[in-house]
Amino acid sequence: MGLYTRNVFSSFSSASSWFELYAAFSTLMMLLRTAINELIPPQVRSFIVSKLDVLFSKYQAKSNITLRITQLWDEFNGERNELFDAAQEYLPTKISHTFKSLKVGRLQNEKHLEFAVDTSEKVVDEFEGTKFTWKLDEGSKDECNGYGRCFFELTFNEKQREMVLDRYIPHVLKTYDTMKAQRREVKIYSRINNYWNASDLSHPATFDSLALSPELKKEIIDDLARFLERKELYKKVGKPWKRGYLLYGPPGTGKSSLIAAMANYLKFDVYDLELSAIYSDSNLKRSMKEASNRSIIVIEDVDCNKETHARSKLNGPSCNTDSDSDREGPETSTKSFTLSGLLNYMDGLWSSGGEERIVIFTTNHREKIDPALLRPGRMDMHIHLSFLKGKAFHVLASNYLDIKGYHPLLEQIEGLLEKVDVTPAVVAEQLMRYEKPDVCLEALVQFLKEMDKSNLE
Ligand SMILES: Nc1ncnc2c1ncn2[C@@H]1O[C@H](COP(=O)(O)OP(=O)(O)OP(=O)(O)O)[C@@H](O)[C@H]1O
Repeated sequence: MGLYTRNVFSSFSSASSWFELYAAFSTLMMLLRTAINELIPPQVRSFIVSKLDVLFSKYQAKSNITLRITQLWDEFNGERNELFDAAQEYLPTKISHTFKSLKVGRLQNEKHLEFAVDTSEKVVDEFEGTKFTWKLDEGSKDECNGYGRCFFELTFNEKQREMVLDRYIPHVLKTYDTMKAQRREVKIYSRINNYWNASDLSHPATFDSLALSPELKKEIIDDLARFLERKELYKKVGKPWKRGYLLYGPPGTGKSSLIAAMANYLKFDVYDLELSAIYSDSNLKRSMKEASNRSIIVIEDVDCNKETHARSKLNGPSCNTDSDSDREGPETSTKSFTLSGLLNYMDGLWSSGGEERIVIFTTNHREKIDPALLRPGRMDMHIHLSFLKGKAFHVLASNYLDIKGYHPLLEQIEGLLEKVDVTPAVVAEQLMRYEKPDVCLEALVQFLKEMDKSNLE
């Protein structure tokens, strides 16, 4: 009993001395905290904390994995990494939760505010109850396609390895695809200083607003719809899922308008590839590869380039732009792409990836294009856009004058259009001359009659 009592007392006395020690420590800590708060300015305090953070994160990082997601998958070929683009669009949607700083602005020709990750601040995303840390960082100039920050680091605990690969990254990509599909504005990309620059495709053309013969319109829409529906068929028969269109016809017959209508219909972005700005095969390959999936690559006035111009017509391209004429001649001929390069990259483009690919060539002179470019398999459908005839005029009357259905002058105008060759662009201009529809149509009748008369003279 005596021993028991002694033990209890001794353990009590040791507990009490522990308690005293704890109380003294707590008091000391409180005094220290007060002293620190009063003596050290907050900026210095947060600096010390951040340094300690870095120090300890080194030990923590042992169980962490960091994935590097670069903007270009292959910087030499310029192949784009879609996961980077996905992160770029996905992360700003976390604005309310984790961002303290975000780049925001409105670009020229765009209607909406744009948000982008631009600082090296960390962003924490939560998925299925797990936290993932993203950081945008700087790479080398080549790696960064000329811009400052060009890769994301995605950090997570190694226990989440499978989840990241099987579910989290697919979730980011899927969210990006949905955002793209929901995005109402179709983008047009132009090549400036060797990089693609995006702006909204503000061209309002749709298939409804196009003045084309109803049969041709239906044929084009059916072809596009069939193409979109046939992914599995293309796969089954081992054909790359692609389509090439050649639009040819005189200036002002609606080639550019048709491209805009196709892009607006498909919700595909447009990449306007100007051949005169391409200085080598590798530059061409890079430009084509950097175009994203589900897009339309457009090469306008394809006959205006000496490489794509038919070899048999040795009088040279019909449309001598400054840049073309600059590049003519043996000295500068090396500073260009080659026709075989263009054919190869087009074929390569077709076979890369499983996504929809559309390439459109336009020309005012189909006969001047190298036939190798036009064979089926490269240009699947040749669409002739021509002068305004018959019922197609009704579309312009509806677009410009709001005349739907019957008007006493329509029949006379249709008759005159059969006799003269006038482009939709010229007629559209006539229809904008007067406010009142009747006055406008009357003036158009006179205009067409004069054209007809001068044709006869
Ligand atoms: N088929 C059409 N339907 C409706 N509008 C048209 C059509 N063709 C031309 N237009 C009108 O004329 C303008 C010029 O047409 P567009 O630029 O599409 O012709 P284009 O054939 O591409 O000419 P170019 O060969 O000179 O580039 C358009 O903005 C549009 O207003």
